[in-house]
Formats: sequence, structure tokens, C-alpha cells
Amino acid sequence: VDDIEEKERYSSSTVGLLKLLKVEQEFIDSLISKADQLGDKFVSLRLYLSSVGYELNRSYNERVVYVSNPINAFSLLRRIHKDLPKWHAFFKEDIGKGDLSTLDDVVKKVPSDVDMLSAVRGIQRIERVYDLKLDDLAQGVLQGVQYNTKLTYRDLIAMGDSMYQQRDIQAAAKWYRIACKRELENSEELLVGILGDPSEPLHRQYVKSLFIYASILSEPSKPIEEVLIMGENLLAHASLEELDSIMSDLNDPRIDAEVEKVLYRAKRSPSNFEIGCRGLYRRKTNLECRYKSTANAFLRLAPLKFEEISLDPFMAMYHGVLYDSEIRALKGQSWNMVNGYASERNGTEIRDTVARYDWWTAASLTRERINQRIVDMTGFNFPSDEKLQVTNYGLGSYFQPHFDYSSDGFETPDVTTLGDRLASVIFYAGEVRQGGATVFPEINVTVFPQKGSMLYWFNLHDDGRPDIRSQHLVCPVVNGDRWTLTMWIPMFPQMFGYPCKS
Ligand SMILES: O=C(O)CCC(=O)C(=O)O
Ligand SMILES: [Fe+2]
Repeated sequence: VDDIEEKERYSSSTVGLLKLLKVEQEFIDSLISKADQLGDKFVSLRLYLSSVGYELNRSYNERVVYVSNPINAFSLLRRIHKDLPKWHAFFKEDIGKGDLSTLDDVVKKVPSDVDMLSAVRGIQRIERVYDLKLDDLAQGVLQGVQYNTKLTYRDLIAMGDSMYQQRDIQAAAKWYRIACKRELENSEELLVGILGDPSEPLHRQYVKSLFIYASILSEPSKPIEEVLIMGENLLAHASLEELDSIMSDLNDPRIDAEVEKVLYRAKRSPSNFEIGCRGLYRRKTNLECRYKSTANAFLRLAPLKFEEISLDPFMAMYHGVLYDSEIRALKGQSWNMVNGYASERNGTEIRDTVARYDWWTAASLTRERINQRIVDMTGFNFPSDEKLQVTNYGLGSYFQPHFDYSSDGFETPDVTTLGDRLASVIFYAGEVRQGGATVFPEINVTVFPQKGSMLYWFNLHDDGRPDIRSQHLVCPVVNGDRWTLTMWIPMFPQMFGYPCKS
């Protein structure tokens, strides 16, 4: 369990997804360097490059934009997980005479089944929390924004297969149905020979899922494993002709419309936090934005953009307070990140990875400057060599509703000497185009990350009792490179410096 769990999940941070892009790049580079040994297979190298949509010389920013899009991220992970090993085996035959170590090294970095499952769950989470239409998602439309990318035929089938394995037959049938409306993008004989033709297995899976789903609807008390076996048996004996004839029935627009109605009925109503993630809470009207220049000498010299977010409990933002140069330095550091999990360990079950994080412990002038800025902006008292937490999110990464105070189970070794976490300070340090809001469901507050902004709020009442209204979560990132810097402010050092609010 430890081994599986502590391994980096490629999809749970943009750093991980960039590494994945690098794996593909290394594979391509080592193939190109062996091009003279490829002989007849030189054509296949070009076929491979066109099948991955490879573009030479992407800049760092272009790569970040690429992996920030969940469609690209999923496609990337799927094709490296499932297709790259097949290409490797294919090319290896011919390069066999030469040195294979670089190619073999690349294959060792291929994402595991658990990575694949995490990526699927990321897509699933985005779909559910934001109520996206599967057809839109498949076409690269995210919350009404059309991106220049889409899920491929093989991606759609992989989503269906994963749902099937997870016993979510209804979802499997939905994905299979969308795949059945598509065709293989690259149907060159050579390519199909290497990667396999997924069409027949897809049709079998689609018919099987519909049969199983129909059985579940008509006999809900029958154990799912029994129904699955029935489905498997039914399809195991179906001939290609029988399958084709069922498929042509299913392609009839009237029948398809009926199937669609059944698959998509019974819409679930959104939870309050989902409404928050979608940005649909009613706006508060008694709040103001201003330049803040009165709190202390620092602000008098350099007024900052200040925005009230909530008056009770108090919550506010400063804008433009983390500079691009600092963000570049932050993202450029080689963090030794570890997994953050969405839940406590429960046997051997694979836990959702929330994001990747590390503690910024090494002394640095940048860190000191940022800490001093927090002191100046908030009036809290803490030493400027305090460590900060750096967090990076990935494909559909999120953080479940929680409290920052220690009675919620957080490890805070300092709590006896410094007191509980009175306040939390978050700097948004990445470009998040869609999703990834910080939501406070108890008070219906949604804060969308804006690069360079800082948000802070109180977790405790004046007398130190936990304030349950501080409950918060991070919504799944839809499209973005979400980085944050976090500082938790301990209570006791504020005792004499921080005025009580009442
Ligand atoms: O990144 C955010 O918006 C909040 C993160 C958070 O809640 C935490 O780290 O405790
Ligand atoms: Fe938190």
C-alpha cells in the first residue's frame, strides 16, 4: 500500500503533467537519435509523431498551457500509458542491434494503472462538480469555452472502460455511446497494426453495458456481479454479424434518442458546495473595494488594492501582492513535493490525491520578503523566517471540505506552544482560467484564484473557539496551473498585537 500511495501521481499536479510531457519528449528524442537505424520504419516514426500531435520546440509557457487543459492532460496520460509501450515494442525490434538503454529508460517512466485511474477520476470530478455535458467534454468544450483540442476515440473508450471496471455501468455506457458516434482519427493500417483496432471491442462493450444497465434498472436487487456475468456471457457468443446488426439498430436516430433518454434521466441536484464551485452563490452587496493605506506605515507608503470578501466572519483579499518575478522563482525551484490526500487511509483502497505540496523551509530573501508582506498587510505577528507551504494542483485536483484548526485532525505540533491556527493566508500563484475556486459553503462565499492575489480569513472566534463558518474546500481545477503559497497564523503570538473584533 505504502508503495502505491507514496508514488507520485502524474495527474495530480501540473509539475507531474510537465514531467509526463518530458517522458514523451525523451522517447521522441531517442527515436530521432536512432533514426538512421530505423530503415523502413522511418515512415512509422513520422506516423508516430503525427499520432501524438507532436509539436517541436514548445516553450515552457506553451507546455504549461497545454497541460493546464484537462483534455490534453488526459490524452497525454492515456497515450503514454497505453500506446507508448506498444510503439516501444514496435521500434525496438529494428533498433535491436543498437544501444537500447535510453528507450528502455523512458518506458520505465510510463504511468501506471493507478495514474490512469487518477486521471479518469479527475475528468469524472470535473464533469460532476460542474455538471458538464459529456458530449461537450468530449469535444473540448469546458463550461461553454471551446478549446482547440478534444478527447480522441481511444480516450473516450478508455473513459468507458475505466467506468466499466469501476462498475459504474451507466457512466460507461454514456462514454461508449459518444465513442460510437466517432471514428478512429488515424486509421492507417500500420498504425492500427501497432495500436490495435478498438472498434469491435468498443461495440461489444457498448452493447454489453446497455444490456447490463437495463437489467439493473429492471431488477435493482440482483447482485451486480451476477448481472455482469450475464452480460459477459451474452456477448461472448455474439458473432460479428449479430453485433453489427445490433449496432446498426442502436445507430438509428430514434432508438438512439430513447437510449439517451434512459442514460441521462434522473439528474442529481447539486450540493451547496458544488453551487459554490460553479460560482452561483448570490453576490454579497454590503462589501467594498479600496486602496488600503491606513493600517500601518508600510501601507501608507505603498497603498494596496484591498477587497472585502465577508464582514462576519471577517475575510479579505489583497490584489497584486505576489509579483511575477516571485512566481517565476517559486515555480522554478525544484520542490520535493509529496502527495496530499483527500481522505484517511482505508485498507488498500487507492486514495484520491488532492495535489502535491512541499514546505518552503530553506531560508531565502524572497520568502522573507513575502512573510514581511503578510505581516504588513494583516497586522499579524510572526517571524519573517517562518516556513510557507507550496502547493501545486493538477488534472481535476481538489481539496475536500475541511477546517484549518487542529481539532479537524491537522497535525500542528506547535499548537501547545503557539496556539491553534487563528487565521489562514493563501497567495494564488498560478494562472487558473476555470475552476479551482476556494469555497466557504457555510457562508456561501466563492473566491476564484487570481494570480498575484492573497486571501485571508479567520478560523477561530476571538476567544479561541473554532468557528465552523470557516469550513472551506478547493474546487476541482477545470483549466489551470494552480499554485498556492499558504501560511497559517498561530493564535498566541497575536494575543497583544491583534485587536479583538468585538
Ligand atoms: O488553496 C486553497 O484555496 C485553500 C487550501 C487549503 O484550504 C489548505 O491548504 O488548508
Ligand atoms: Fe484549508
